[in-house]
Amino acid sequence: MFELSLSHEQGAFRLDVDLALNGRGVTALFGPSGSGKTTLLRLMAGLDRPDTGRIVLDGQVLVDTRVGLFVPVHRRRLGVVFQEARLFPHYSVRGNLCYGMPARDEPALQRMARLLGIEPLLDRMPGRLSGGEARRVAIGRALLTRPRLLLLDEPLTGLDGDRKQELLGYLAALVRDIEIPVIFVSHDPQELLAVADDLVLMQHGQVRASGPLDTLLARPELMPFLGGFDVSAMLRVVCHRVDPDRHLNELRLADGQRLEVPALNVSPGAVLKIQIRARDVALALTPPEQTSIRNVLGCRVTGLHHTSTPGVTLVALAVGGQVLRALISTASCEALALREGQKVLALVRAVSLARPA
Ligand SMILES: Nc1ncnc2c1ncn2[C@@H]1O[C@H](COP(=O)(O)OP(=O)(O)OP(=O)(O)O)[C@@H](O)[C@H]1O
Repeated sequence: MFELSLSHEQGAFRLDVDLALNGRGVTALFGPSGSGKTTLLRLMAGLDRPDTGRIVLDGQVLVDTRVGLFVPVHRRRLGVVFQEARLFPHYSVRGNLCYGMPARDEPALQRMARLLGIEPLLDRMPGRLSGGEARRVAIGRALLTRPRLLLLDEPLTGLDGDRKQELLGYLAALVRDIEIPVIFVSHDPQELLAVADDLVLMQHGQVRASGPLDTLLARPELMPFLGGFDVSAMLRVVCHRVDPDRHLNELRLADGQRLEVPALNVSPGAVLKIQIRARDVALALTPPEQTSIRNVLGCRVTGLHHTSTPGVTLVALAVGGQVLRALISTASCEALALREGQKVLALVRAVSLARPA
């Protein structure tokens, strides 16, 4: 558990935060430029002292300004990686990775190098690494110090499309493999969906909302603050079958219902989380005939919610023990006489993102 209750002024900017993070998985600090994400990360890391407040990590008080307590950065046992990798230029990649390791542990080093795809680079000097490679080495170095928590500031910023995708893949694999909680700063929705479990939404130096990503994605009033997002649902599915000829994957929900999506580059048996945008889901009371939509899921209506857009209703649906959401016109809602508890068919047009669960 990571508890923060802070006030901090920086020129004309004021940060006021009251936050309790569960201290598990991956939490993204998300918000527009200048909303205070980096300021908050620096205060968490101990790189800056808050004007007033308290920070407690797993029961240990790191900061309490009332009693003048401030645990310095090197005694917090946190891994911190900033945009610029800050590797030691006169040490090889291996030397950088070893730095800060409690004891030389070659198997741990090899495992980390494999996870981050930097095995072939171990003997290189940092000056001969690309930006993405240097970033991966910096993340590996931070993790090998066995921190209690890993803090990353915009891990993907400054990388081009392919390098970004590549590092995103490594990050997703890494956070599944390590047990260390990660907090990272981002303003890239794609990055967020690919790795975050929880979200802290920052705005003007304050926390606008925080909680599990899936819960926040269901709140239409937050969408303007989540620039680039759509109200969505994240569904856990298993890849059942791959059809290489038709470039399709057949996915199964927990209740056995199937979804067919364009090939996702995963093998049968893989467990995935897929994002389904609410505007890609239509509803019907009877099975549609002669339609291009191949995904039809039996669901039950669990809620009907007004949205900030007049004439648009958000319908919450239960399917296979999970939540799916549909954005439809209020007029359609009335025409179908939708009510809570009713059985409906959800017609799913597209799956916008898939990631390992
Ligand atoms: N050293 C400083 N002195 C005065 N003001 C600062 C200082 N550092 C940052 N600020 C201001 O504090 C505010 C928050 O900055 P911060 O870097 O935390 O935002 P951010 O959400 O991380 O933005 P970005 O996404 O652009 O990195 C900004 O208005 C910024 O101009």
